[in-house]
Amino acid sequence: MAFTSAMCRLGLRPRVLRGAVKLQTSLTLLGSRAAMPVLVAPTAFHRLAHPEGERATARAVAAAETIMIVSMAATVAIEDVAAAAPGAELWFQLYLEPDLVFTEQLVRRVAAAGCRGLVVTADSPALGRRERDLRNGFDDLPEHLCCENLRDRAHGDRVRPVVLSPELMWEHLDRLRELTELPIVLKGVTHPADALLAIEHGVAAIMVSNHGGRQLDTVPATIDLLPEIAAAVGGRVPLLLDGGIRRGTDVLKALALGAAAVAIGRPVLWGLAADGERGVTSVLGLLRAEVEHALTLCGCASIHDLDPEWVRPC
Ligand SMILES: Cc1cc2nc3c(=O)[nH]c(=O)nc-3n(C[C@H](O)[C@H](O)[C@H](O)COP(=O)(O)O)c2cc1C
Ligand SMILES: CC(C)CC(=O)C(=O)O
Repeated sequence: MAFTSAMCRLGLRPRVLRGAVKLQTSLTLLGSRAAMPVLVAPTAFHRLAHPEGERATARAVAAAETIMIVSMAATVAIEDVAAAAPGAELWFQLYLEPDLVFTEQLVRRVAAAGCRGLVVTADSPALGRRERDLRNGFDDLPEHLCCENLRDRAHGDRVRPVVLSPELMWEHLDRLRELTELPIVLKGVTHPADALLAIEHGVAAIMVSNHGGRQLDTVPATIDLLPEIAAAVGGRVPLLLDGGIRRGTDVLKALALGAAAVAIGRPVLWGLAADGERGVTSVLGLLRAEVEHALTLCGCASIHDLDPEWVRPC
């Protein structure tokens, strides 16, 4: 896959004799603390992977002391996710609807449930053409599951469809900002000009993401796009990155090239499908151990000290 091979084309260049003993891996993002710079990216339909679904993921995230970005298309309601994992740092991912009426209702609901950030996914003016889904006949959820956050309380709890609209513009983001005090992360940025517009429109952070390659075919790997975006943003807002993070060394490369933290999508689903909460705990624990080990071998005591000097093409 392009994004994982892009990671392999980069190497880490260690420094020596630096007494890097006491490791610092924690950070605070938009007021939420994470014990490691690895967040859980929003992925839909966790109950397809395990009956406990997003509840299990959230418990593992709480134990790992990181941040879970709950998908708007979750199969457990946000209130139930929060109740299942007290103490979990939850952010909520949104697809904006052009008239923002349902969006406003949902934003109030997720704020009341305790979510501390909104992640607006901007890379989906339409659904990508997912040929595997077509081949496998995956076009709907089984009858016992639905997108629980899409129940429309104003209309008898009818479950709305996910609306992906090409009508959306920067003005919609401005209107969302007027609706809520919650910090907004813009997800799906791949162009430095859009990163600059996002800052002008008041986002609190930017997520460099190509949706794990599920939207437009041939979008370059995010790790290759990051340096140019980091240069344009110049530290004005934190950058997050997702796509192809599979190892602790991948995390270090992204941080060295300008990300404050990364997020993982598929690895969480693999852990969840294999063994529910324990599986996600294993995935997060492995990555944490690998980040610490890679920092030690790099002679770098703190994630905050990483810079492009640590990375070389190989
Ligand atoms: C099965 C699946 C479902 C996803 N669902 C969503 C979603 O509901 N909202 C969203 O913004 N991104 C969604 N994504 C994209 C992820 O947030 C993330 O950008 C991507 O998975 C990162 O790449 P990785 O899987 O290589 O870590 C989904 C990805 C996958 C694989
Ligand atoms: C319901 C989908 C639009 C969720 C999504 O973003 C995805 O499957 O990538």
